[in-house]
Amino acid sequence: MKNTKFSPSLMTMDLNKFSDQITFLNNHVESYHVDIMDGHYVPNITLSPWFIEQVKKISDVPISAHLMVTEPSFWVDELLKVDTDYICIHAEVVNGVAYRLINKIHDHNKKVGIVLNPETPIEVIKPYIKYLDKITIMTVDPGFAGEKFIDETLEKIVELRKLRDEYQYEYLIEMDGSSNKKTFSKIQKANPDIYILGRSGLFGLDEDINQAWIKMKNDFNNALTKV
Ligand SMILES: O=C(CO)[C@@H](O)[C@H](O)[C@H](O)COP(=O)(O)O
Ligand SMILES: [Co+2]
Repeated sequence: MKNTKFSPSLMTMDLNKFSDQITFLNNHVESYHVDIMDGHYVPNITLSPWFIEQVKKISDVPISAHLMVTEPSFWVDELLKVDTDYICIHAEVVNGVAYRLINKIHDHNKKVGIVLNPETPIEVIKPYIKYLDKITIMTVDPGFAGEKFIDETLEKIVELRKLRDEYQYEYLIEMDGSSNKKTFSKIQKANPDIYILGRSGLFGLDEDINQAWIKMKNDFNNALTKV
């Protein structure tokens, strides 16, 4: 059975093994995480709508785009052109276009996500929270792999779960940043629905993706016993 809990962050995959890794993961996960940066919102530049097209040639797994850009309206249009399943925009850049973008994405029968930086409180998204399909809590500063895990962000995951129970919201709760052997146990206590797995939690564990997946599962299950 495929796993809904883990979503590999493809910016940390081995591009020399692109089809190998995607073909393997197609049978194990129910979503891929694709980081798209513009070099302005964060200093880095990584993947693109074109990359999503390449993945879709060999995969039916839903793709979630994590937009780290200053002009989300432009990028939403580009992502709709390549049939992106979840389009996730940072709360910090959506002020003034939030409702327009949420409606546009839903009109195209795609799902909307909002991403919160470590220092952004949940209050900011409350005006439109009921329309969201997913909320992603950044557990590191955005822009790079290999960043330091920020413990304080976990409280927001707990709060989102409470809000969802209280108001019957339907959004999924996702965490993004440095989920691995060292952090699994504390993340499990906060209990997000989806863990983004990058280099430290998956791709960096072994040259062979099959072995890396087994190691990740072991690390995750060992952390469970510590809860
Ligand atoms: O959005 C980002 C980074 O801004 C993430 O999706 C990273 O790609 C992922 O969190 C890396 O994880 P690590 O390799 O650091 O574990
Ligand atoms: Co990301």
